[in-house]
Amino acid sequence: MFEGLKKAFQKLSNTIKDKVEYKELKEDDVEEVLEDLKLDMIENDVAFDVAENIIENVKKELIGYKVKRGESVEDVIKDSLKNSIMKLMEYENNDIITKIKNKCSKNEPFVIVFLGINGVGKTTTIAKFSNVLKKNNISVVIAGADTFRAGAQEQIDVHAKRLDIPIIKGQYGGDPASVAYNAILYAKSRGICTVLIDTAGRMHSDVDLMEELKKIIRVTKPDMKVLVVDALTGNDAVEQARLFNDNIGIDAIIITKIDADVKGGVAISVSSITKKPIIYLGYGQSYEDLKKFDPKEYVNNLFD
Ligand SMILES: Nc1nc2c(ncn2[C@@H]2O[C@H](COP(=O)(O)OP(=O)(O)OP(=O)(O)O)[C@@H](O)[C@H]2O)c(=O)[nH]1
Repeated sequence: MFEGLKKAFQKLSNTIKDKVEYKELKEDDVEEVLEDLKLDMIENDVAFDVAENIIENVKKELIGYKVKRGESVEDVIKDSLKNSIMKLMEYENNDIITKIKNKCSKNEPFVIVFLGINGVGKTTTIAKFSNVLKKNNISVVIAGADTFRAGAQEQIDVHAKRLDIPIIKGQYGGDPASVAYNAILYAKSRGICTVLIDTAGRMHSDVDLMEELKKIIRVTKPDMKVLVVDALTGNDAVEQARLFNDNIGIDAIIITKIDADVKGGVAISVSSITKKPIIYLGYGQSYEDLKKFDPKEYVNNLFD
């Protein structure tokens, strides 16, 4: 995972280590290598503005820094980079499980709408998250509100059956907002704690589908709107995050297919551009393959 960015950071440390030993870091020491690093980052799915921001912060920190005797230049540079990247990923991220439990204790269901374009892994992610809830003894109902794509209802139904979770389905071509609303009524009448709403994948450019999504949100008044993006789509994922956030407004992000991501920059970009927290990473196709996002762990992994 993330070999692209790992190599870029490794290369930088080695180059600077060769250039500088025990002295004050000058612009000449770092300018060229940091510019190279910026290009490497952009190649590895860090959005241009974001890469520029990171490099500017690192430059400010490093130029004029007096490397102490016994201090490793490599560590100074790595720490500066780590801190700069981490700052872009740390947004308020109160534990979602706690939030659900709090609302449930007031006898109200916590409603989450999952958004994203076709094939990013939304349905699989809902199944994985249902599994997390089950393990925490939190009850859940799924709303199959993708009444648009042929096969979508059957696909989510298979997951619900396997996980033994109730599901409210709709007719193809039917109103997805009404499916979602029925699922909320179902949850309220049975004291179910969570409603997870699967929506049809849509492009930002698809005005009808975007309007449909806005209607689902008006009708269901969700506690959270979670955007699901696929790490393998690189800059497209970043663009989707920007557009869904501008058009609909999102509260959190889940990134899927991290297991196959050889670059590593998508998480840095989507979080920095939307200023919304990443809450989970999907790293495989089984129900267990959903991991809570920890910015510190993510960044440390890039420097392993
Ligand atoms: N390797 C890997 N594959 C994943 C992951 N998450 C989902 N997938 C696969 O990605 C494919 C698409 O997933 P779906 O859940 O059907 O995607 P979707 O976004 O619901 O698609 P639509 O229903 O078309 O909107 C499936 O083959 C999943 O098994 C992941 O974290 N890692």
